[in-house]
Amino acid sequence: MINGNRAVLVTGGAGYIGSHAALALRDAGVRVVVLDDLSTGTEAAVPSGVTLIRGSTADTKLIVTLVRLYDIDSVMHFAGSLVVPESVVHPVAYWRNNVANTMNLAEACVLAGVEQLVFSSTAAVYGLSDAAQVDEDTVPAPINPYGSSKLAAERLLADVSAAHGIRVAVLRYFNVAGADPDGRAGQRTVGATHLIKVACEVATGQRAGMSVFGCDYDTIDGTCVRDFIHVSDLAEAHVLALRYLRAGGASTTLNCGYGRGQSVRAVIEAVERLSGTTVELTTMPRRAGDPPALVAQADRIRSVLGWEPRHTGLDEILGSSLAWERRMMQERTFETARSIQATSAA
Ligand SMILES: NC(=O)c1ccc[n+]([C@@H]2O[C@H](COP(=O)([O-])OP(=O)(O)OC[C@H]3O[C@@H](n4cnc5c(N)ncnc54)[C@H](O)[C@@H]3O)[C@@H](O)[C@H]2O)c1
Ligand SMILES: O=c1ccn([C@@H]2O[C@H](COP(=O)(O)OP(=O)(O)O[C@H]3O[C@H](CO)[C@@H](O)[C@H](O)[C@H]3O)[C@@H](O)[C@H]2O)c(=O)[nH]1
Repeated sequence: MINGNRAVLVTGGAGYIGSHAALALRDAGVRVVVLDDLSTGTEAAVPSGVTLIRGSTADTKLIVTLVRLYDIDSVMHFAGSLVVPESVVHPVAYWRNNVANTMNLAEACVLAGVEQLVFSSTAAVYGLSDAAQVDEDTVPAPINPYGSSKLAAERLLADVSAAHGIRVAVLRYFNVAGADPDGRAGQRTVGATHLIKVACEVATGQRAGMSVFGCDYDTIDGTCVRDFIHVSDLAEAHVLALRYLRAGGASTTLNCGYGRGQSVRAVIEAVERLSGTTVELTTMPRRAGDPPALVAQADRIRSVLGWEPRHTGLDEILGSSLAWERRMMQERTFETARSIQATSAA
């Protein structure tokens, strides 16, 4: 890639989306350094050949050192806290990790002369919207602390960009799901709360059943509607965003979605069909902080970055998630057998 192969710092690269982005960057020939505190991520998720530094985005001094040591010109900032209902219960923790720690990271970027930054934002900044699709000019109005904290971080980065010239691509992801089609990466989150991860864990027998939060929304079947995007398409968007910024592209904000809504019920039914199982469901009241529907108007990312997603089918997203869950189960069985063997040999 351009820029004399200077490196990219990927915060949160031991997590779900960051590890797929690290893989895509590595595959594109980019040197990658991951900074992760392993609070929700795992070392096993970091692709081979990628350096992992265990540390926090709160640590300005460490980040300045890394930027100089590894000749880093760009940062992709995935590290954060991201569970909507958890944010409703623990708003301070969310503001600390998503805003205060982003402030420390931004300070380090200024001090060390980082030239560009790609920020993981979210559709949750939009909140409630009557529009069938929300575009980037929709006035943000988050309805949960997760969304508020991400919006605050976006504004902080815009101010830093204006004052210090660091160009920033804010990527507002809609609901990310799926796994690397070649099985090299997937979502490892323990106790995950994401709809597709949970449904696939039930379908593969790792959970007994699941809840549907709210069946009385004003939507097609009464359940919430989301725009699910394949993680590998999203990872590719990051490679393109880096290329765009390194070529001198101006700061920008881009929705990352397909512009297609799927209801919670439709997703669960598709998981049942693909897995040939019945997913045991309990109907629960609405979950705190949930907007009824969030679907992207996603033309801008295609025109600005030339992004052409390749894994848009819901069945492909779910198929890759199911394959990943089966793979993880096999891996655990293998690990257990190995530790039993080792114990009996000792
Ligand atoms: N998963 C989604 O559907 C979704 C949608 C929109 C936006 N996002 C955003 O994408 C980003 C990545 O999400 P994910 O789904 O991969 O979550 P994840 O929990 O799998 O990954 C987050 C990673 O960041 C690390 N981390 C957290 N705080 C840190 C800190 N202070 N310093 C260093 N490392 C830290 C964690 O250990 C983990 O590896 C988040 O910023 C999230 O808000 C996710
Ligand atoms: O066991 C479950 C899990 C989820 N849901 C519902 O499924 C929908 C999607 O929920 P979830 O998968 O938890 O995603 P969101 O709350 O929409 O948030 C995700 O998507 C946002 C972007 O839209 C990201 O910013 C967040 O980080 C990410 O967690 C919501 O209506 C939930 O109530 C259920 O009914 N049962």
